[in-house]
Amino acid sequence: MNTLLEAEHLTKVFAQRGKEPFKAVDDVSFSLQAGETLGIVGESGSGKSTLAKMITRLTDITDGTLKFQGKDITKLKQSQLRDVYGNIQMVFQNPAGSFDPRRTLGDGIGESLRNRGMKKTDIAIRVKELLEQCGLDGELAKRYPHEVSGGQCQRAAIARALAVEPKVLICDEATSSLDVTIQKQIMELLEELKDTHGLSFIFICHNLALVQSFCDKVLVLYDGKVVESGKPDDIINEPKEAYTKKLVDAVFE
Ligand SMILES: Nc1ncnc2c1ncn2[C@@H]1O[C@H](COP(=O)(O)OP(=O)(O)OP(=O)(O)O)[C@@H](O)[C@H]1O
Repeated sequence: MNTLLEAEHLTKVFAQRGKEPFKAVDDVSFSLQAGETLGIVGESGSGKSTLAKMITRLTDITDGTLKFQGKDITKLKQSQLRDVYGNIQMVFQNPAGSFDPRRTLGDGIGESLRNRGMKKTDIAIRVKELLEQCGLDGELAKRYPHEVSGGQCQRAAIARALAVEPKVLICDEATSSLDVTIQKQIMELLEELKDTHGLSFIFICHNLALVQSFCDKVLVLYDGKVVESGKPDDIINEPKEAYTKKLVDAVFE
């Protein structure tokens, strides 16, 4: 097996001015194999986004270890993280907010390529290609974020994440702000990209139905802790914890 990510006992404690420190993620362990899709579910405030930010090092890890392809990346400095994070990209919930409103989508998608020294003409070709791979017309590169729909903007955000050819894509509630039809289309796109780009996913979501159709395995988070983990079907059909049962009932009732 080709293990991409290995997290052991990940813990995040936020210092809070004038208050007790707050443990948002508490002793979370998991692994992600190549080609695998790991779902992380839990109610609001359970620590899902904090965990995603720890994996992408948008926030520091207080305790525990994180390895990428066997290499310990827990304490790497920002300057050392660039190579690793070409391999791990993130797509967020609010697509428009993830682009600079003053720059075109093409500019945003091409930024990482510019940073890597690609020539302007090659960037334009690559950006068009990426947009098309994500089901958009290449001409959309000229538009600003407010000039496209939410679904189109999320496709562009996925195109931007793919620009650096990552191995792992972390989707943090990436379809939650979209209406159901568009949500379905984005899920179909992700499914397709999984095969065409050989991607592995960490799919963060509060909707167990989406996790069931997309993920190979799932972690259920509650108060920063993993309360249950396994195959989505098993967890949905036979939830062991009352908390998980509540999450299941919320979607399937
Ligand atoms: N910078 C911070 N300082 C203090 N507490 C924080 C900070 N960031 C997050 N938290 C707290 O950590 C807990 C987990 O938050 P997190 O955003 O990870 O939850 P979540 O499961 O992603 O929720 P949602 O589904 O609403 O996005 C929450 O109680 C939140 O208030």
